[in-house]
Amino acid sequence: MKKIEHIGIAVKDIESANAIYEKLFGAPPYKEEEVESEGVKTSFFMSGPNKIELLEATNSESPIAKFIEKKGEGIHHIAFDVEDIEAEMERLQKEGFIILNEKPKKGADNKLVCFLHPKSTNGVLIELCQEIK
Ligand SMILES: CC[C@@H](C(=O)O)C(=O)SCCNC(=O)CCNC(=O)[C@H](O)C(C)(C)COP(=O)(O)OP(=O)(O)OC[C@H]1O[C@@H](n2cnc3c(N)ncnc32)[C@H](O)[C@@H]1OP(=O)(O)O
Ligand SMILES: [Co+2]
Repeated sequence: MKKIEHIGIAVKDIESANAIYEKLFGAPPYKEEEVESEGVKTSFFMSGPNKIELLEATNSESPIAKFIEKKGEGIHHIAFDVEDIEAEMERLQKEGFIILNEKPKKGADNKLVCFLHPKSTNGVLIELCQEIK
């Protein structure tokens, strides 16, 4: 794993969260994207070299809707940049981590992604991201 790619924050209303984070960082989101397969609307901010992803649920079955219902708004996941996502998935599965998707899936911001169950990572949802070249 190379570095933290982004931190995902679950929000109830992305428009009002965008206004707050725009004030915080002094710049608007550089990208807004809906990912239907995950049931989310996202927006991305840069703070120096660091990326923040805001996520609002687009339906009640979305992982973000369920998370907010149980825990409220807040940090939802940490994503790590990887060179070869399939190799990392294989390595981590052998190490005993619970991989939530069998194959990498298309995420936001031009990435292939997969998730590790928080039960296998001390209560933190981990996302692996590989840039699509
Ligand atoms: C936009 C695309 C992409 C990107 O490009 O960046 C994204 O970031 S998409 C982000 C949204 N998608 C996902 O989160 C997909 C992966 N998540 C899942 O598959 C599920 O959310 C889950 C982690 C398997 C949980 O689902 P489920 O078991 O159906 O939900 P429960 O509500 O029953 O939770 C079980 C258990 O897990 C705890 N939990 C749930 N989410 C998180 C979390 N984000 N961080 C930490 N813990 C989490 C939940 O509290 C339950 O715990 P217990 O109550 O103790 O059993
Ligand atoms: Co993410």
